[in-house]
Amino acid sequence: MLRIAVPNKGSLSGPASAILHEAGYRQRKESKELVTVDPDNEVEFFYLRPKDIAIYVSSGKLDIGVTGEDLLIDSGAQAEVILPLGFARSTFRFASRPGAVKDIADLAGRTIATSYEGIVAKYLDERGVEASVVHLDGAVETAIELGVADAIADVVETGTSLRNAGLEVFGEPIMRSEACVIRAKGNDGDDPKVQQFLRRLQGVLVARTYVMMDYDCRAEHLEKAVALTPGLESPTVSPLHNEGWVAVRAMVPAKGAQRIMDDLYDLGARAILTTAIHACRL
Ligand SMILES: Nc1ncnc2c1ncn2[C@@H]1O[C@H](COP(=O)(O)OP(=O)(O)OP(=O)(O)O)[C@@H](O)[C@H]1O
Ligand SMILES: O=P(O)(O)OC[C@H]1O[C@H](OP(=O)(O)OP(=O)(O)O)[C@H](O)[C@@H]1O
Ligand SMILES: [Mg+2]
Repeated sequence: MLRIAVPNKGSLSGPASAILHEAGYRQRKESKELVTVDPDNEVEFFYLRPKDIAIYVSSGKLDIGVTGEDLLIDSGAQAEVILPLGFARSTFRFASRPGAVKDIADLAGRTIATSYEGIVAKYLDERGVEASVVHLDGAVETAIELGVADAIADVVETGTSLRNAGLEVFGEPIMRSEACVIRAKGNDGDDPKVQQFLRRLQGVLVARTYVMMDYDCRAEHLEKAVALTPGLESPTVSPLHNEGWVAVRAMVPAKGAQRIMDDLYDLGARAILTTAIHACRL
């Protein structure tokens, strides 16, 4: 049975369970459940604190886990990313009162509050900056106002939390992060059960980012139309009953689909349809 770690709380928890559910796996029914068995798929899910997942996975007790890249790096655990999942995208940045700290070198002798002291200590060490790092479990933005720290290092997505606290980022982003599937380092990567799990998740990611597009166009416009909708391998082209017309079918990125439909229409294509893809194996 494949043993998989899933975040039990916080920003990662909902989207992680949602993608697993979409991939056909049974997920827990209520948030207090710590373990769920999916006998049909021979998988056991362990709902763990997001910060602990890399530790469990690196120990080899669990085969794989869903976590954030920043949490993986922060833990220092011997585990690696095997599939980025495209949600919980964030940057990790230093911030302070406007102008109070101008760059990283300015942090020497100061105090930095963070929930990710593993990332911060490594970053400062690599740059030879000696500063004190104070661990806080969350809401670190408030640490400056309350005089606990001169600067903070925290997850930034929209920047709203920083703005609300009257803080500004300084220096380059320390790292970028998104949710990912991880496994212990040194694994050969050939486990067929893990490969099947990854294919299922990849199928969901593709289904989320692509739509199926169908349209009819005159045969003489086909090459231009196909350039707009090249598909993954190559589009399917079938003859229509009306001579000189063809039907075309191709997957296109969902994001640009409306623009492609406009361009196809301008080329003379008609009956242009897009439909959602629910699941796929590439
Ligand atoms: N606002 C956000 N936008 C995008 N990703 C975020 C956001 N906040 C946290 N994350 C990501 O979620 C992961 C942190 O999850 P975790 O559950 O530990 O924190 P949390 O969502 O802040 O919950 P908690 O309330 O327990 O602190 C990290 O990978 C982080 O980059
Ligand atoms: O840039 P933003 O869009 O504002 O998002 C970033 C904020 O979201 C997270 O906080 P969360 O709400 O999880 O609270 P926490 O600080 O207690 O973890 C993170 O720690 C930041 O504070
Ligand atoms: Mg948080």
